[in-house]
Amino acid sequence: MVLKLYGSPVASCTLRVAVVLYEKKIPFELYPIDLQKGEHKVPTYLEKQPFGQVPLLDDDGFVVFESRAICRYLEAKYPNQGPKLVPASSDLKATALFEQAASIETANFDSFAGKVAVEGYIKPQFFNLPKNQVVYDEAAKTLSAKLDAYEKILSRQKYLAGDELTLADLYHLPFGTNVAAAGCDLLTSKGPNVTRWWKDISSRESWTAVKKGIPAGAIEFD
Ligand SMILES: N[C@@H](CCC(=O)N[C@@H](CS)C(=O)NCC(=O)O)C(=O)O
Repeated sequence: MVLKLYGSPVASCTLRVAVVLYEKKIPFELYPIDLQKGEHKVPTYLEKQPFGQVPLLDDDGFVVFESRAICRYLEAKYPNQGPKLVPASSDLKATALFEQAASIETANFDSFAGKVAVEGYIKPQFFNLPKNQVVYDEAAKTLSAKLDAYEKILSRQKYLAGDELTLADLYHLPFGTNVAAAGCDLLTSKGPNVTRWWKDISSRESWTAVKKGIPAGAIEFD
């Protein structure tokens, strides 16, 4: 049975999972959850996702939520399909550097890029709410300092965990794209290595397809 991805076609966390499905060409169907209508807070959904958030993956009755956990599940279930996005667990050092990169994204990028994206793009664009300039400026300032460290790391290696693309790089795509939509150009102005890395990952075929919109119905890949 084709994987069921419950989520919003415009929500960052849903798109984080979608890009991995496209990258690895794993057939799936998006079951849209309308956040503006509160479909993520109805009892039947809360039964599966007690926090009332998207996305959620249903694999023939097995349910897992949290976007990064879903991505790890997909890589573990389909290790030989498409690019390998997590190092082999037998490679202790590569695994440690992957875990480091994954933590860098959650600790040093996600919340700051998320605040910039929410204030500068998501609130005005989708909820008709004004941008809180103070929150936006503070988050952009912190993000800028964090990206100085990214610049150092990426001056020594191609991707965040080493010279191979991993899930840790792909995790940045939704908020990174929304940061630009929020009028913040840090990912292309901070330094040559951040710019090179960002252009590389954000121009991947998978992300280009996801940004165009996820079609209704089951999605099969050639
Ligand atoms: N850590 C979670 C965050 C999920 C999340 O915040 N989802 C948002 C959409 S991007 C949501 O459902 N927001 C509605 C809410 O929290 O009520 C993940 O990565 O899946």
